[in-house]
Amino acid sequence: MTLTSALTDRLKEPRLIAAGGFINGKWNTVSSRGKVFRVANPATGEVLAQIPDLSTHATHEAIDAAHAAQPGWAAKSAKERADLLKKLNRLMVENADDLATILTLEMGKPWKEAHGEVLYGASFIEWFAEEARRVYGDTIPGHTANTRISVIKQPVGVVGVITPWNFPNAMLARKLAPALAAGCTVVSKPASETPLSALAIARLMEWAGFPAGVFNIVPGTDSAAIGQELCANPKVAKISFTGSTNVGKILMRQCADGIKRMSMELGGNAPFIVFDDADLDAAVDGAIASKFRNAGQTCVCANRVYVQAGIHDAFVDRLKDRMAQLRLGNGMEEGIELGPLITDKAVSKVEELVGDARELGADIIMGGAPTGERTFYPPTLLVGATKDMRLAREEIFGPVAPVFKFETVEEAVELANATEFGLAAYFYGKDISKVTKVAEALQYGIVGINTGMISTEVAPFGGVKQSGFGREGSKFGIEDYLNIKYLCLAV
Ligand SMILES: NC(=O)c1ccc[n+]([C@@H]2O[C@H](COP(=O)([O-])OP(=O)(O)OC[C@H]3O[C@@H](n4cnc5c(N)ncnc54)[C@H](O)[C@@H]3O)[C@@H](O)[C@H]2O)c1
Ligand SMILES: O=C[C@H](O)CS(=O)(=O)O
Repeated sequence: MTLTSALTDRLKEPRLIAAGGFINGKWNTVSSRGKVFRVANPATGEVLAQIPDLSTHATHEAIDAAHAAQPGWAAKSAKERADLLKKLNRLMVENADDLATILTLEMGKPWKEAHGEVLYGASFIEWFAEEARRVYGDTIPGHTANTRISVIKQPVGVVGVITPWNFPNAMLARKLAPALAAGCTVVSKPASETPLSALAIARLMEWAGFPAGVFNIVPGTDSAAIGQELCANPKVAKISFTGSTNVGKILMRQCADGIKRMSMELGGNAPFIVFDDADLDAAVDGAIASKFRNAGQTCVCANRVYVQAGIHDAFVDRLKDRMAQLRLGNGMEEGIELGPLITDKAVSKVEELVGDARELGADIIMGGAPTGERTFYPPTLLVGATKDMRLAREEIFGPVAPVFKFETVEEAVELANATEFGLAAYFYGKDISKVTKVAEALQYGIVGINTGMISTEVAPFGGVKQSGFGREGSKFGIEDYLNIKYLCLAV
């Protein structure tokens, strides 16, 4: 593995980025096939690193290491596991500036957002360090006079973790933390666009003193091969996946033969509804926060903006003014609020969706075409959007806000629910009766009410329908990494 000065010159602690994959406590710097892949800065094209392109063989080795380490890790007291997680949290916070720089350089998001993501990721480590010591069981009155019943919870075992490029630090931390807290061990496959954030976390875990084999990383471009090994290998007890719904379905099929436990954090198509009685400025603030975070490349971004007829024009005018102030550019520069999209393919997808909307009658108020510089796409506002347009059905994953006008509350709820996805939804309104009924009627795992920001470690994050199942964060998050066992004792 080689690192370039485009990366190391930007770091206070260059040792934070280690060489290659991380298997059984050792840095794996060569691929058995002698292949490497490049990690480049999407804003500039600069090559940041060359990583050994690991695949099935390395994955098999990592699974063996995790399987060998798991009994010893589970045998540690919850406090011992918690103390190591607290050390990791401290190291993440102490190195947050460098972790943010690594994240921005490999993914493109503005540095302040990246820094926020690092602290968000660290918050899961802290949260589950605390939860580790609260994995309680039950005692149940026996069904006969000589029966004593108790319930205990035990770690599922080795967990295969597959994560996306859009939050390369926090999405890994959100899985790693509950898995390790519960006594599981982990084999992680980060997105090949953004492996450096995961490798930096492995380095911090090495510095914290986690035992060899507890956490393993297999970076590689052959995701399907690595995923197939994780799904098929009987030593892997669970797959925890965050990514697109289509890949989630592939993994579910691959895990069926082994009846593996699964957590699926999949795609979204969030409605953002503004009722006539909404606080207009708050609604615009929420729309900006939800839509343009990570340049619209998050699973919980507002994907469809529904505005009631009475305030439609006023809302569009204010949203347009706010969008015009958003600064697009290299995320390492001060004051930038929108970075580049991750790849040319991502730009093409956004162009397709905007083009389809335009052909079906949408009016483009601002933006609507790539800048022509690398993968930058400007903030784009469409009005006159309709349910027949592809962007009403598909995840835009870009800084495009399509506005749909509606007349009644019932119509808004029906439009909002008319999707196979069910991750996050948002609405702004004041009437408490309407707020209660709409919140209960929306078919989503997460509902933001008078807010566009719902991401926190204290709450159960996850979706319904084709946005997946399982919950990450909160007191619920550790349950996904535990098996329940019931003991029936005849006395
Ligand atoms: N629900 C959530 O919490 C959440 C969070 C972030 C992103 N996402 C979703 O992720 C998607 C964007 O991320 P992405 O483009 O990286 O998604 P993706 O599904 O293309 O890739 C996600 C991960 O899966 C890997 N992968 C791809 N094909 C695979 C295969 N056949 N077998 C095993 N692994 C495979 C990728 O290398 C990557 O590491 C969007 O749909 C977004 O909504 C969801
Ligand atoms: O892309 C979706 C992630 O889950 C981001 S966040 O958890 O909402 O911050």
